[in-house]
Amino acid sequence: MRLIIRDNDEAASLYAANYIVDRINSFQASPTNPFVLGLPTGSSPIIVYRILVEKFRAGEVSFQNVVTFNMDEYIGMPRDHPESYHSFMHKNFFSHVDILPENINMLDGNAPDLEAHCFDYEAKIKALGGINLFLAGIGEDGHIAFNEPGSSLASRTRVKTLTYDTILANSRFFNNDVAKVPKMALTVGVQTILDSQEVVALVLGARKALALQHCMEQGVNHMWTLSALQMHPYPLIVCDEDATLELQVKTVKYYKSIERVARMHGIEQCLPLKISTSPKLTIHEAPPSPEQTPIQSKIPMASRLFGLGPPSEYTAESPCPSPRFDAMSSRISKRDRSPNFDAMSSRIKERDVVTGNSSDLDFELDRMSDSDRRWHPRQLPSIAFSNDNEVNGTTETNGAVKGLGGVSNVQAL
Ligand SMILES: N[C@@H]1[C@@H](O)[C@H](O)[C@@H](COP(=O)(O)O)O[C@@H]1O
Repeated sequence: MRLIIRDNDEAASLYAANYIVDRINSFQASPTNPFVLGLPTGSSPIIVYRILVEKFRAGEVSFQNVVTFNMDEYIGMPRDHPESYHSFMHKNFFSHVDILPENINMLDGNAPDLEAHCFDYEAKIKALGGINLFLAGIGEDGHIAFNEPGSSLASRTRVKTLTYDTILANSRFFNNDVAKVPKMALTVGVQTILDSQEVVALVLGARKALALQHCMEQGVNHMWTLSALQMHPYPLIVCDEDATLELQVKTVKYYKSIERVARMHGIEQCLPLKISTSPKLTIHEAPPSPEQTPIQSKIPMASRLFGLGPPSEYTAESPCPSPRFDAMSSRISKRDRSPNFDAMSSRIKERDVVTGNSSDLDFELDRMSDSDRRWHPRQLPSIAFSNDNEVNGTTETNGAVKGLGGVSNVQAL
């Protein structure tokens, strides 16, 4: 999970807008290979839309080869109602840019057969090769699109009854009259969002702080559907300071520090090239059988889209790598370090981290006495050189921790 924190909503929205423009431009979309963009409504994305319109007017981006799919729409509300999501999108975005009307896809809450309509929506996304980037909005209770607490994390586009919390929250758009707020909506599912190549969620304001905390610091939970982003290979949350109010200080510091380091290395926003620039990948698969409709598909679309299988098969480099050596060695307290530890640390830094040359480290390790060897950073692969996933893997498989004998602070990992 990447978390970008900015001082206020304007700065966070600017980041998200630049990110989207960057993606569209690097994709080099064409009429036959459009960039497919998922879009939200609500108050949060308004500044992003304003900036996108400004950038379009400044000639920095075109939406001519962009196809959009909106997340949700109320059921039973006239399309031209000022609070319909159709009206919202046209007022804030579509009518100000060069998007082709036939490239705009919005759920129709007045469709004669809502279920069939939802089915067709999914099919259309699929026919286009999937969504390249889904800009998502969330509710105060952590819902993403209208996937209310308790929604299936494998859900797809469907009819959804709104919770009282959401109705209450949205009553601000209806003169604070709860009775006027529609009670049902159409929404893309959690799985529809997870199937996108990239998800960027905008989380603004103190009233979203608890939702952000559940998403970032707690487990995947259908009661906070935003947390399903933990299962996506490339989730990005862009928030303002106010939204971080419930996060631990160390979480905020950690995410700020990795952004700083990534920038230092010139790899800000770095995604595997294949994801950030590639034309759409063809989905090779047999037509769905009657038991396996696109909506009930057993294989997550993300895997089929990328043709890559589990996320571990992506480029090993993290989008925001942390300085692994420093980060991990700092976990060994000074008291427990060998007298040689600091000297070896700086040598390793020079040779291994900077030059990437590791052969002489192995040679050095061979020559060391048993007592010194256990302090050699090469002998601590799970501590000094690994990211957190590798820590779990290597400690169990190569016996590195066993080799540390009685080192008392290993459990700090
Ligand atoms: N269904 C919409 C969501 O798609 C949106 O993300 C959310 C947040 O709205 P706001 O940004 O106004 O808080 O509102 C509604 O619930």
